[in-house]
Amino acid sequence: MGKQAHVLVIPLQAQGHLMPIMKFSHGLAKHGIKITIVNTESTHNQILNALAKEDDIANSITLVSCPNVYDDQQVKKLIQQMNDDEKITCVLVDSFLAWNMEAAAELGIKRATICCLSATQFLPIFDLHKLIQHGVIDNQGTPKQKMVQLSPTIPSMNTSRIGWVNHETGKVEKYVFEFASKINKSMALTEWVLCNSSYDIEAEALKMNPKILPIGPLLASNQSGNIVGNFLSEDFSCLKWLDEQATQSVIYIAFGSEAKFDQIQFQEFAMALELSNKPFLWVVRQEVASKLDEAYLKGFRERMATRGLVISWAPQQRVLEHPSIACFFTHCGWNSTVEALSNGVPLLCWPFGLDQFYNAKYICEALKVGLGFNYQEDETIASVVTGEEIKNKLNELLGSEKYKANASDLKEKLMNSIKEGGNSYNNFMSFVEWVKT
Ligand SMILES: O=c1ccn([C@@H]2O[C@H](COP(=O)(O)OP(=O)(O)O[C@H]3O[C@H](CO)[C@@H](O)[C@H](O)[C@H]3O)[C@@H](O)[C@H]2O)c(=O)[nH]1
Repeated sequence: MGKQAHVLVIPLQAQGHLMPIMKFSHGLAKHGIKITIVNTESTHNQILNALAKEDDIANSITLVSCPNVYDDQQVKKLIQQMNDDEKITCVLVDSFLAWNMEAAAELGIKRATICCLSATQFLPIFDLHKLIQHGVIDNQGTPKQKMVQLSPTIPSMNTSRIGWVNHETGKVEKYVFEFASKINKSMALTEWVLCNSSYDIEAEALKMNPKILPIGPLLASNQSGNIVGNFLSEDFSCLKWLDEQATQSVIYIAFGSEAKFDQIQFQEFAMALELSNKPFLWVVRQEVASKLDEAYLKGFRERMATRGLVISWAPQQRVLEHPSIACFFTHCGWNSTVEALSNGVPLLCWPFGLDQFYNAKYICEALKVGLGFNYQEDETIASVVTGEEIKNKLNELLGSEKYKANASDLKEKLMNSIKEGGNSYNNFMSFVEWVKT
């Protein structure tokens, strides 16, 4: 018998990366693969602090820390040291830290990457040379066309939204372009590019670069008893509250781990929920609440006490799979998007940056499972979306059967793709076999 496979996992230090990579790691661990996840010290401590008391870390997963995972010399030292101590058989890195594969390559260790964005959004980085060849950008990253249509069947992309372009000035952020070029170059070192997606969501993009293999939707195996990389403690009391609500009645509203909005927008969100006349569950992170208006929030909470719940961090996946959820008012971070799609929940889209504008467009135009505001044309959002506008969109979304029906169809396909014999399942199992040999 050969030695047990041992994967060293290196995630980007952000909530939207750590969570899917943790979920994936749990999946590998279930197949008898030993996992060591390395985080920067501060992240490591944050995850441990956020764990509920009864949680424990799955036996086959070890969390370790190093002073800074963005420092490639430190990571190199760690890989060398760990390899000497307990033999690493594979290094799995977040594609946004792809250059760490160099150290693994030097030591003859197998390499794989996992992408936490959609495949469509990762393509411009992965296929950088094609964008240059086709005159979409020059070799310094400057857009030469306003829109790019990656394929005739998917929505066009505004080039000012490509990661390295500052969408306000339209100028290239030189260091971000260098970062993208560095990732692009390092992709030659990987044998696998895994992605939290599915052929049912992104058939076209995945066809355009068959090296990207979908293994999604990634689901948290079991929130209590399995760490999924939360930075904040989840408020499980909301599940009991959801149990008391009517089926498909509740608006769930949450904007991920990074959204910042001003006090005016915040009050418009509150106004929308007040006007909607429907039960709601709203996540307002403590950091956001304290910067905005705690007194206003307190008053709002009291006024809405019989109809709505405001919490500071939800067990989101369990919320989205709860039968009382009617729709998800979201910023369209890729994880939130995939989690909603895997639960058949229609979306109201309020993107604020990064990949979210294109995700929103994709949700509305390609998948037809949601509605958005007036950002569709140039992929920028109008200054403030008012409570009245939001209420009207919520009514439109919930008043039409088609969004729910499309979302339910997609959910069924996604569940089939991760069942034995499904496409994502097969990709995952091929990866497991490769890791073990
Ligand atoms: O109350 C909450 C709110 C969120 N989440 C989880 O937090 C994650 C949030 O991820 P995501 O929806 O992707 O949002 P961000 O945290 O904003 O993620 C960043 O990273 C993503 C992946 O690169 C990008 O798609 C986003 O635009 C970027 O903002 C998801 O798994 C949620 O289930 C909770 O567990 N509880």
